Amino acid sequence: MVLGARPAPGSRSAVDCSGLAAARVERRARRPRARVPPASLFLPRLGPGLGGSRVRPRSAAAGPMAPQRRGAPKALEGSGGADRRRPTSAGSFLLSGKSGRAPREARRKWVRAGVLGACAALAGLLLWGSQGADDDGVTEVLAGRGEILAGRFIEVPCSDDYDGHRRFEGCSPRRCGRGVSDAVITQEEARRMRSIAEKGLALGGSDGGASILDLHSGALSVGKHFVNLYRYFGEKVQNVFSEEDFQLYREVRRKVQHAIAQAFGISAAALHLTKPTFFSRINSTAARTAHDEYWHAHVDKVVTPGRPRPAADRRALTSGASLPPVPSERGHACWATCRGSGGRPRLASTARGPVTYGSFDYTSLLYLSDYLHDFGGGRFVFLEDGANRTVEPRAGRVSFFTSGSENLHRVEKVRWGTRYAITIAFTCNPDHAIADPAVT
Ligand SMILES: O=C(O)CCC(=O)C(=O)O
Ligand SMILES: [Fe+2]
Repeated sequence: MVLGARPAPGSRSAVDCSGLAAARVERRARRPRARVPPASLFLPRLGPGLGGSRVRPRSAAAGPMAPQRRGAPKALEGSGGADRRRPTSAGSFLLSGKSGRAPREARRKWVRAGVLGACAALAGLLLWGSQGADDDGVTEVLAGRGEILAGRFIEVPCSDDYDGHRRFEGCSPRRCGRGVSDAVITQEEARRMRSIAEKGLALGGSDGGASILDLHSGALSVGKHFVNLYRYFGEKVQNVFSEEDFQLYREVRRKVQHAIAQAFGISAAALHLTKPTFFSRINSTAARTAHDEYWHAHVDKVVTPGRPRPAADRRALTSGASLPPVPSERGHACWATCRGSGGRPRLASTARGPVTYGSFDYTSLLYLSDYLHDFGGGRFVFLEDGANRTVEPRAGRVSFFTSGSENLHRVEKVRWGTRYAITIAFTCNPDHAIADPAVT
């Protein structure tokens, strides 16, 4: 949240420290603006004027995260102005003598103390405001909840994260960016996907605010741990998920895969589903374990080979075979910034933040509930120097991006309600491909 305090007109003379606020506003104005990458066309078939549209800066009145201004404290009463109005004739001065000067001195001291106090309060307010600021102060909406996007794509320069990995020409990102579309998945498909998530997660659920269900590996949050639902519930699972559910899942994956391929100008056949691909359910319950901490800034892809690989941590989760049949701390899943014992990041990290899923080349999210209707908070935020760009979830909205550190991101804490989504990840490396889930 931004507290771009600006003194009320006229208050400058009353509280002479208003320069503090002015300096802050000026500092903000001087801050290097976010690099605005050139927009490029996305889904050109979907209609003129919509592909490649640029992010519209959020207006001050646009919503809860719009920069807010607060007026400076009211002018102090009884300050120098009142003093100056007092009679200053020699006669009265002589009459009052020393005894008249003393209270004036005292008043001056009080006024000085008052001004200092107001300055301190203002400085404190500014400091507090900057600490609570939404990352770097400026927030722009990349995809608003009220918009229905046929396709919006923003190109960003690729990071060098891909250089340390085997390249697959025609697939590994040469062109990086992020896209959002409300035209890939229908409302009905989103509703049915959500009902798959609901019934699966109803079998378990984290004690903290964040639960996952991975239909590939079978990982399901239960309490403070995870179980392999295929083993834990055995054949009963077949009564929970139907063949139609798995068909829908495959169809949704296929559509998202094609949308990504089209946006990045690559062949859909070169993309492979990878792990972890999972449903998430987030509510405002306080985190109980590191697995519930979904809100940290992170990069989805491992940057440097040779560093601790998150894939190793996740292998247990994503290969159902090594998951124990009962809840266990071993073989756990954790959110993108899973922490090891002692609170240290368990995963490889860069100067910009922890990094996570090594095999990801393209990350996508399909949202299954609506921001501000089903839940508050929980917006997806791309973090950039000087500006953040948010995606406000909408049921059926697909957001996708190249997984390197050009797309550092986080999810805001969910404040109320329940947020459903599915993370669907793609790799260019066939060795990291996983199959669609199926009824066995
Ligand atoms: O749910 C979201 O919006 C993003 C989740 C995410 O960043 C992740 O799974 O890596
Ligand atoms: Fe992520």
